[in-house]
Order: sequence, then C-alpha cells, then structure tokens
Amino acid sequence: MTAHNPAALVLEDGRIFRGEAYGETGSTLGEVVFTTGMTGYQETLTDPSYHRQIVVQTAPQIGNTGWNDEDDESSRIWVAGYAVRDPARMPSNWRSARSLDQELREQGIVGISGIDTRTLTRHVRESGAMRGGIFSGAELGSDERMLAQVTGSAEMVGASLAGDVTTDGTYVVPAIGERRFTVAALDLGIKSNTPRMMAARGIEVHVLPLQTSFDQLLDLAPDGVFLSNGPGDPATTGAQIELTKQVLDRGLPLFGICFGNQVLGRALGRGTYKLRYGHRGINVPVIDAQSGKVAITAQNHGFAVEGEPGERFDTDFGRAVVSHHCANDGAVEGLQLLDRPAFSVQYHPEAAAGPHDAAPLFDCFVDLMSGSGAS
Ligand SMILES: NC(=O)CC[C@H](N)C(=O)O
Repeated sequence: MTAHNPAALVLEDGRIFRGEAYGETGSTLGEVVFTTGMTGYQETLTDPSYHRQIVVQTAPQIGNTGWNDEDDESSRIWVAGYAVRDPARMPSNWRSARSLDQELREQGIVGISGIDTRTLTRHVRESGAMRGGIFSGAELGSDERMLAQVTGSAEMVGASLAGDVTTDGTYVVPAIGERRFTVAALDLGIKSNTPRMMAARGIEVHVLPLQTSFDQLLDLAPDGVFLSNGPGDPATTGAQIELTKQVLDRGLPLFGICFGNQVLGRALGRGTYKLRYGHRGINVPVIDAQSGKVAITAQNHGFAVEGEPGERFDTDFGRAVVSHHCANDGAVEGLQLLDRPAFSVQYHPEAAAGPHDAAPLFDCFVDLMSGSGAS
C-alpha cells in the first residue's frame, strides 16, 4: 500500500520509521517510549504522566473500541505524539462515541501509523528511550532538517513538567457513603480513578495544586496526605520533597504512587535515576519482599528510586525498607517507613487500565489513617 499522507518518526540516533499520518497532520517532539498494554489506550492517552512523550503501542491493532465519554483519566489527551501499527478502520463498541482518529484530530495530537512497531520497540529496548519527532504534511522535511529538530529538543532528564498538568485550583471528590477520612492529595498529574478509589473507601479527597504549602495543607486538617503520579524528572520536585519531609515530621499518614514514590524516596535521602527504557504496561510483575507474593501491576515510569530488593536503610525519619521490587529487573517498586505511617509504590493501584491486584493498597492507607496500619 502506498501512503497517501506520508509521515516519518525520526529518532535522535538518526533512525527513521516511515508510515502514514495518523490523527493530526503536522509535527511533534517528545521522548519515544513504548507501552505493552493490550487494552486501555484511552486511559493511556489521557494519563498526564505521558506529557511530552511520544507513545508507541506494542499492541498491533489500536482504536478497535473507538473513543467513549467515560474512560478519560484527565481532561485531555496528554501524549505528545502517538505511534501505532494498524489503526482500526471501523471502531465498534456500545460505548464508542467517535473514532480514535477523530479524537486525536480534534485534540490536535500528531501521530503515525503503519510503522513496524515491533522493530521500533526492540530498538528502544536495546538503545533506551530517546528523543524523537513525528513529521507529516508540510512539516515532513529533509532527514537532516527533521533530525536537527529532534536533537535540538528538550531531554526528559531535568524536565520539570508537573506544573504543566497540575490542577489550577483545589477541588473536592466527595466520599461515597459516610465520610470517614479527609485526604489532602497533591496533584502532580493525578489520574481520575485515584480519587475515585479513595472515595469508595469513605475518603473525602481534596485535590490540591502542586504549589500548595504545608500550612495550606494543614488548614484542611487532613487525616492523611497523598502524593500522585506525574510527568517529568523527580529530581525537579524540590518544593514537594520539602513538603513531604514536613508531612513525615508531623507524623501524618502518607501514601504515594509512582511520581509520589520517587518524591518520597528523595525525601528519604535516596537518589533517583533514569531506567534504560522504563516500565509501561499493565502486566508488570512486582514482588512483595516480605511475603514473597507477586502482584501483576499497571505501570508507567521512566525513572526509579535507587535501592536493592528488600534493602533496609536509615533515614531522617527512622528506619525504611524497599518493600517491593520488579520481578523483571529488580528495580525499586515500593518504600515503607517502619517508624512512621508512610509508604509508597512505583506502580498504579488505581489500575486504569490494568489488573486489580494492587487495589488493597488503598485499604492499607485507610488502615494507617485509622491507626491500625503496620507502620
Ligand atoms: N507515572 C508516573 O508518575 C511517572 C513518574 C516519572 N515521571 C517517571 O517517568 O518515572
């Protein structure tokens, strides 16, 4: 088949994949990463943690169930660009309101289809996540010109992006049924299902902008504090690390997810580093160091906290442990303080999309707030 609207995905190492324009025609730049989820493309596209990333779907057919009005994880699509193999020509699902292609165009998301996503994924797996660009229409220039744009674009290391995705003002997600607890949730790029999972457990969730001060947080008299997922390099979250230290100092129950795990790790004096290609998918096995049990988890991260499986270490806030690690590569997947009511995981217990193995972590947070937690 000859492409009628040709497009190119250009990697910073000079490799070029040629296909067809998908979604908006134009150009876009970002870090090229792959996700292995076989379902849940709508949740992936609307996850704020993918801000500034060109997402490659390893699942070959994308768009089969169209786009619905229920599954968004935030108010818009956040990916910088979208690369797929074989887009659906005719979506079919009882909830579908329009096609994925139409939604991408409406939201101005530049994509590419018809490329060999398997080869691209293997290349990124071996060479690491790297900067790239998608070019089509008038933006499809000479290889040299496109490559110059890619190599001139911003790196993910050092990128401070949570400010782009955080809420403008505080909003409240009410508890379902009787309100048992109030939680202050710092929005670094929160997904909609996270407050929902808390609300279902009798938690009233106050979702707060990134720059919230400790005093503003205390004004809510929260029973616990939550640190959300989010885009960018955790090394850039200085203010949130300080806030976390104040929360720990006060002894308030604390729970962090993904970016929140990295913020807690840094507050505990650990470094963070960039993984070669990250963990993105909905079937990542994680080992609980204490019980040895494996959970199959939803993940989306490119950075990780330094540490060894099961490692115990001392912090300014007492003893801590690397509570969980990845069965694939041993990367830190969870932290727990032993002398304070605080813990975090690198994966996504809200699991939208994904398996529900980790949902009980929200119950652990409830236990910490009711004073019956393990810490
Ligand atoms: N989903 C997240 O919270 C991602 C955290 C961080 N931006 C990373 O890439 O590791």
